[in-house]
Amino acid sequence: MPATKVVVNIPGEVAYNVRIGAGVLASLGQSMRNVPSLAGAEQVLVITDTNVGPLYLSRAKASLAEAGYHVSDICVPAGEEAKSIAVIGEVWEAMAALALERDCVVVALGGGCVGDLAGFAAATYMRGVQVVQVPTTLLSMVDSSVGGKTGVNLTAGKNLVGAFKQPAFVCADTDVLATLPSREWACGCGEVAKSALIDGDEFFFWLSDQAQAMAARQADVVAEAIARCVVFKADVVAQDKTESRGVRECLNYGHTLAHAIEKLSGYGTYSHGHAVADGMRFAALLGESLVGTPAELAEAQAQLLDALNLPALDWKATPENVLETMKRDKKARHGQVRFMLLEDVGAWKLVDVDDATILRHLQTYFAGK
Ligand SMILES: NC(=O)c1ccc[n+]([C@@H]2O[C@H](COP(=O)([O-])OP(=O)(O)OC[C@H]3O[C@@H](n4cnc5c(N)ncnc54)[C@H](O)[C@@H]3O)[C@@H](O)[C@H]2O)c1
Ligand SMILES: O=C(O)C(=O)C[C@@H](O)[C@H](O)[C@H](O)COP(=O)(O)O
Ligand SMILES: [Zn+2]
Repeated sequence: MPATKVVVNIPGEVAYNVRIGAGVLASLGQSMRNVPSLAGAEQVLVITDTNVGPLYLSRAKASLAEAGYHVSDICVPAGEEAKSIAVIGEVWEAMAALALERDCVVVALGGGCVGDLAGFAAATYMRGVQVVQVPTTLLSMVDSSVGGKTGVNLTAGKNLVGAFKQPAFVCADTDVLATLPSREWACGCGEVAKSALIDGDEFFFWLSDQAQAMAARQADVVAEAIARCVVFKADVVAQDKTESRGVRECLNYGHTLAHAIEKLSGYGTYSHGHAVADGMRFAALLGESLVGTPAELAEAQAQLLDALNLPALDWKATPENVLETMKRDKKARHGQVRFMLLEDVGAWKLVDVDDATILRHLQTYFAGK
């Protein structure tokens, strides 16, 4: 299958390419040499993690060296542990110790955690250097490597410190997905399902038809799902790059509860995508009473998530604790929690929900588990 190119064209930003295909990592360095906004760069810092480094760092470095870059690397802990104040501090110090200059390029080689951390390092080191995203998980190919959200977690909540930093290039080599554990595959499928539900009938029906093939990692279906997600996300971000126009928040479907689950269960206990899937199940329940989410939609969503190996999580907490955590969500306004709800597939609505309604629905939701 030939590589696919999606152009992300965001008003006020330099347009960038997302290259998706089997084996594209081998030409990472040459691809970067062809990016006008990276002209003049000679120093490259690859940031990777303890799982991805042993698998793919040498491949990435060989390609970068072959293209003439001077390459160094930093390895951070795998998973959510990397998205911390402690680790970003270490990365900043390491960048300074390596004497990286303002025209250096950070290459984020890893999943969404490495991407968010490395993107934030690039957004802040010397007030901003270039970043190239090389996503290695399904989740990071379909979602986090595109659109420029970067950041780290605080004890109080997920992604509470960060910056918008668009990459100069995204290199998504589908070959590297071969080593992804099944938990992480399902995790990525959670964000694919989210994208399809927000995008509309065409994507949603296609994914529902292809759910078994997607779960089984059938190559042509996977490549198409990635491309569909990237095209969809690029379109949303182009309309609202800093989530200030009431459009980009649609990408947060399922995330209000998901971020609370991730925080309260301990970051990394459940994958982000699986927590999002649970958040979508809850949003459908809430949506049925608040915006008339059709029962058939809730059922079709549940079937899709089941088929993607994302069963309802065996997780409960005291509703009051969940509510308090959700109040720290970035979407909350004047202490009221805001949910993305679906009136139908592709028809979303942002709704401020009062505490009593949330508590009542959380009780119902947990009682059904
Ligand atoms: N910035 C955004 O727009 C955005 C979007 C969605 C999610 N996120 C964030 O992304 C994070 C989740 O990302 P993720 O699901 O990629 O998790 P992750 O980065 O923790 O990766 C999952 C696990 O898979 C390992 N791994 C990565 N690639 C591998 C490969 N090819 N083979 C074998 N193992 C591999 C990692 O080391 C890790 O242990 C969350 O923190 C979430 O908040 C950000
Ligand atoms: O890109 C976006 O916008 C998203 O909301 C994508 C989400 O899948 C992602 O989890 C994002 O990190 C959530 O961001 P947050 O700022 O709401 O924490
Ligand atoms: Zn997400």
